[in-house]
Amino acid sequence: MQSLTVIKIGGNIVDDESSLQAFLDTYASIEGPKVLVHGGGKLATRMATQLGIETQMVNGRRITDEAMLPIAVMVYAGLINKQITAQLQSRGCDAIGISGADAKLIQSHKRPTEPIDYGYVGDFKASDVNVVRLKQLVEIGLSPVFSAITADKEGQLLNTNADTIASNLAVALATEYKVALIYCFERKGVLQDINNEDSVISTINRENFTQLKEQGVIADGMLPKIENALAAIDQGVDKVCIKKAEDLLEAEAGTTIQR
Ligand SMILES: Nc1ncnc2c1ncn2[C@@H]1O[C@H](COP(=O)(O)OP(=O)(O)O)[C@@H](O)[C@H]1O
Ligand SMILES: CC(=O)N[C@@H](CCC(=O)OP(=O)(O)O)C(=O)O
Repeated sequence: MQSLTVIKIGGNIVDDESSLQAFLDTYASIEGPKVLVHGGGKLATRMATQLGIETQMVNGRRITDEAMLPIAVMVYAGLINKQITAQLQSRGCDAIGISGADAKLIQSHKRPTEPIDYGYVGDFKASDVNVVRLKQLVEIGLSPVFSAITADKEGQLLNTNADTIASNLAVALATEYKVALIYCFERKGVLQDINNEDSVISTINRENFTQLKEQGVIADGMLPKIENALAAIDQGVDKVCIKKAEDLLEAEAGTTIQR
């Protein structure tokens, strides 16, 4: 089976020009088929504030009402997606910037409004990914760059957590490729002590995840990230890790997720 790499970069990398440029240099140098998924939550929050719109996050997900949806679409599927795509192209990487709506690559559904009404937020499963179409893009040498926007079957655009997109794409592609999923962020890995960059937890499985959660070691945005990472390793993805963007090419760096 051919290898394929799925990489997700989060808001802190996207938002820091020098980290982003360094990451894109490394990403462009990776051989073989690859898919990039990006967030950009920090910029969306800033844009919303500038427009006088308040941001509300619940369990790591953004409440996306009528006012917030256009901001999410403009920031994720517009500005950030096109900037990353253009900059990869300038590095000789044949990137194509897309959302889940394009070529119906991801068909999501709006979250139920109970117990929390998230508004225009989408969820989907790996089986909702159009793998045949995605594989066609990869096979003609394109490197898809996914933003955090999907659409439902009625054509409604939905804001969709980028960690979930990366996990579900990796699972869907695992039917066709040997997939490595890498979550890149600004820390050296999942840390035992959030104030000590050298306290990287080398492996996380369901058992120690439960303990680390109870102890409060893992919190905030790291909770859904690890849940998505565990879901990927359980469903056929070959290798899943969480690491610092700068350490992307270092095989031993960061936290490895195990079954
Ligand atoms: N034990 C931990 N180790 C590392 N980061 C943690 C931990 N617990 C909570 N976090 C937080 O999780 C954040 C990463 O999640 P998130 O903000 O969603 O990132 P991204 O935008 O990169 O996806 C880190 O910036 C950190 O503040
Ligand atoms: C529904 C939902 O929460 N969507 C996310 C999508 C962007 C994202 O995931 O960005 P990061 O990777 O930078 O966190 C949001 O709007 O924040």
